[in-house]
Amino acid sequence: MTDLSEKMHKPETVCIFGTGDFGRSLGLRLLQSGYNVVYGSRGPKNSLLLPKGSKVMTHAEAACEARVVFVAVQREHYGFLSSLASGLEGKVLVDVSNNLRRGLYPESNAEYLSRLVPGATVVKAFNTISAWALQSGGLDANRQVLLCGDRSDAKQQLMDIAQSLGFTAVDRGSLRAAADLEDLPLQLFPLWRLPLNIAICLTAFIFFYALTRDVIYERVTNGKDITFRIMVSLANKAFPIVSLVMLSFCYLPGALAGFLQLYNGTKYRRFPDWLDRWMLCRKQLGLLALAFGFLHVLYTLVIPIRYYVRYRINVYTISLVKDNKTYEFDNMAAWRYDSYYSMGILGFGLFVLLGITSLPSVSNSLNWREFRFVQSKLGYITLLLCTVHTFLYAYMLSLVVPCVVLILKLILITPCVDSKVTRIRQGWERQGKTSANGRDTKTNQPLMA
Ligand SMILES: NC(=O)C1=CN([C@@H]2O[C@H](COP(=O)(O)OP(=O)(O)OC[C@H]3O[C@@H](n4cnc5c(N)ncnc54)[C@H](OP(=O)(O)O)[C@@H]3O)[C@@H](O)[C@H]2O)C=CC1
Ligand SMILES: [Cu+2]
Repeated sequence: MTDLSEKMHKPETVCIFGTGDFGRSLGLRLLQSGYNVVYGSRGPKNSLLLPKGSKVMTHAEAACEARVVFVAVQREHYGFLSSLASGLEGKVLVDVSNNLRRGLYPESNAEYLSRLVPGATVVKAFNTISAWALQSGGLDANRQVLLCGDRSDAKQQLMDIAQSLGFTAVDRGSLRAAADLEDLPLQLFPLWRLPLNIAICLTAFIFFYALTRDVIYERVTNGKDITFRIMVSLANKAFPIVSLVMLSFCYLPGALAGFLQLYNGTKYRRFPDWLDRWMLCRKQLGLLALAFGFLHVLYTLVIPIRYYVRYRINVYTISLVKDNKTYEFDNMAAWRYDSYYSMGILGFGLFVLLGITSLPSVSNSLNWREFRFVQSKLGYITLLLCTVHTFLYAYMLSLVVPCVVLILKLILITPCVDSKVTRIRQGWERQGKTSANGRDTKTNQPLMA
């Protein structure tokens, strides 16, 4: 009881070394959350920019005031801390620093700090939160504070502080994990890089293929200039093909992994690294495929209002009138066109559904079986519908792009492998190699999805 009332009446004091951007934002947030803040600075007289209510003193004086000391100073300037080592004995030192590049130093900043001040307990935290996010309240920014350290009581203290500042604290293990935490702010969409490269290369390849085949060939053989087709026609040729190939790439690694398991006769062996990496970016491949599919839909919708298309229709109609001819209705053509559009619409509809279920808020509300059903069964149906749509188009224009053949092959093998793997797994389960809930009986690890 006395402990509680003491806590309520006497706010905890937190010390911050460094009065730069980060130190000031953190201090302000701490003050707003009811903490006392003291700054340790090289120039304690200069307190104009500091948040109201905080105190500023020399490093040694400030360290005596609090049990938790945030080191909001760049790593290159950590040197002065070794002279304060005795004053920092038994304190919790919080390393918030980041580096400009990866691999700049042999050890992480937090481990270096721990070596400089061996008597203190170092916790790595808050480095993934920007000064701006601290000031803007964190509500619209990343609300997770990742932390790591060797002592759980020190980590608990930091978790309490993070929580009272309105963040969710996530424990990432011992101080050895500090290097990983320091790498996080330096990453630039790591899971998007491979899918984006694939998308760019494929688009470029298909675009130049179509350019040569349609525009350049026409120019060379008939001397006709149809370069205006680059803007809509060629783009609308490249986008659907890229979308479909990317969607196939999204399902192909699952099939390859299945093959590999069948080949090895066991699922205890690790997949090769490239397959692992490929499997990890399946969601990004699928989302990019959806984006290209969406572009294809937009480009298709503008076809009737294009100048070129209206011109062609007018010329044709006038020529019919001039020659006194009628335009016969072709029942077969009507069937073909309507089937082509309907397959496309259904495929795209399912594709959007797949995209929606990959949103974390939606996928969290599905159980594992429901998610798998949507992502694998509906995924295959989407792939099939879109491929039939492409084939109808190719058939109508007597144009069979090599990629389309590749896609069909992928579609055919993927469900076959999937069902075969499922049957073999059921066999393994019957023999007691795996448990009925889809986990290894030995390791209790989930099976590959
Ligand atoms: N800014 C941000 O958004 C984020 C920053 N960080 C980390 O926080 C730390 C501070 O960043 P930031 O505030 O932006 O940097 P600033 O350059 O704005 O501030 C650094 C502060 O360190 C102190 N300092 C500078 N040189 C020395 C020295 N030779 N000896 C002792 N103290 C020194 C100074 O305080 P004084 O004059 O009072 O001594 C200075 O204000 C960095 O390690 C950074 O990686 C982490 C996440 C986000
Ligand atoms: Cu289409």
